[in-house]
Amino acid sequence: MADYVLAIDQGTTSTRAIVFNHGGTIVSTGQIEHDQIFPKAGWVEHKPDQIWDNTRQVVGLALTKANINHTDLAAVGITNQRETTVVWDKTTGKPVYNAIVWQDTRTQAIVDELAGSEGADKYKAIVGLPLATYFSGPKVKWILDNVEGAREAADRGDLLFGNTDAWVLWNMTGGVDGGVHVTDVTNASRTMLMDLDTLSWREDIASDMGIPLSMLPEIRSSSEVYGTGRPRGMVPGVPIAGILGDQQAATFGQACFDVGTAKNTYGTGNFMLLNTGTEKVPSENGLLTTVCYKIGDAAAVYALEGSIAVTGSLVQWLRDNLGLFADAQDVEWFARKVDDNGGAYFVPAFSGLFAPYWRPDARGALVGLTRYVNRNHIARAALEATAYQTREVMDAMKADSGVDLTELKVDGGMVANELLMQFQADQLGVDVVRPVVAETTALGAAYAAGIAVGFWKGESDVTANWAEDRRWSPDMDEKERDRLYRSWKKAVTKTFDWVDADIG
Ligand SMILES: Nc1ncnc2c1ncn2[C@@H]1O[C@H](COP(=O)(O)OP(=O)(O)O)[C@@H](O)[C@H]1O
Ligand SMILES: O=P(O)(O)OC[C@H](O)CO
Repeated sequence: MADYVLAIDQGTTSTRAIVFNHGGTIVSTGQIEHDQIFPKAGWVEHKPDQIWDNTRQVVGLALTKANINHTDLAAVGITNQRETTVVWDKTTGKPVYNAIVWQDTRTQAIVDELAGSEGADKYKAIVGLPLATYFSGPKVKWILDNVEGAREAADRGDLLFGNTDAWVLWNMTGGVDGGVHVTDVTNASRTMLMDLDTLSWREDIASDMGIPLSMLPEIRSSSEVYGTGRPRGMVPGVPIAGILGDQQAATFGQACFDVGTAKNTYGTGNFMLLNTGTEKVPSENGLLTTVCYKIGDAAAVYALEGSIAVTGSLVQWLRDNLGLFADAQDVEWFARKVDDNGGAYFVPAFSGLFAPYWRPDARGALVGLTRYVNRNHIARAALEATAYQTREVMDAMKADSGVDLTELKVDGGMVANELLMQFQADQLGVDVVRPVVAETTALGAAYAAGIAVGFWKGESDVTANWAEDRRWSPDMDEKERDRLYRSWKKAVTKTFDWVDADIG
């Protein structure tokens, strides 16, 4: 009897496999981190083979820990870091280059050239996204332009492109022996190559980027059977039945099914998604229009998204590059030693600024420094940066959608930080709510897969299983709240115009 669903969460820093039971509760977890490769300033890569190896290992770990085997699984769901680009040769199964990660800014020149005189919003009405280094299309073009022999191989029809969902799925379903080359609408909506209305590839945009259509995976819904695990793999014969980009998966796992509901995930970066229903809402305020999910044959549901590149990774940077503390969670201990930021503001524009600014010319800045400021203030300023950036995104959501959120559901690694969560509620002026199952990303992918095979009935089961763990309510004087935010806004302006086009 298949009593469980397995989710694979292929994230930016690690790959996790989580076994869920019918109540949506975690039964077991396997997790392995992978290498972060920084070959040059602004470049970020992963090794696709390592990601695939880790995927197999974490699936084995999770099944062993749960003391079950593949016959106990009703389905497998996949969720993934979005935009990160893998190009591989279907005849050998080998990647032609490392995966170019979503944070990587090497494609700025390609993006500028594509924008030409029409500017960054050239394709926005069609794909919902501004031209930026963040998205996959320009990354594919970079690989074809720069890896020896890649363009010829692509023209021969030997190369395949995918985000890490498609890479994992292709390998799981057989690889060179008939692997399925498929992605879902949510991942496809992050490439700059998919038409948001027709949910199909745009030949003209692919052609502008010099990308042969033969490289692109077939676009399918987020919840249907794409294939089954290959015969001698970890999950032989088990239907692989759900794919969602990780932020969309978290939105699904947080049961944000009603128009006007939203979640914010605090991981490497922060991503707030607001469900806008079956109508796509264009953004005038620096947000992305994206697909939220599509369940089988039902109409696609859209979202507005505020993507912030650097939040938890700033904590990692304080840990790894400055050696301020040994463990990410220690940031709270230091930040609690002071009552405020001491006048210091840290704008982590390490990859330029994403939402709502989209300023590739910005670089990080720590401003407001005096002799008074010590490392506790800097730890605090780093946490506050996450909260201010989130407020900027929420303000943009309201301006674009008219939705005045009354509370915000949160998840991700940073929501363990209680100081941050309280400060977030103070800055937003609304309650911040954390669910019992904080692994909402994996949970969302599990639900998508389980719904496809009838393990769960549908969205009503997801809503019934969702439960609140903790709530933080605003507790800051309005004047103080606004004074801090005004200073933040001023700090942001100090990061602009740093990168000159000629010196990079
Ligand atoms: N207690 C904490 N306080 C602040 N940041 C934290 C804490 N614990 C983890 N983080 C940060 O959260 C991030 C990990 O969150 P996670 O959701 O696992 O990320 P991802 O899915 O992007 O890999 C790391 O960047 C880490 O620095
Ligand atoms: O893997 P995460 O949680 O850092 O999420 C990355 C996002 O999908 C990038 O768009």
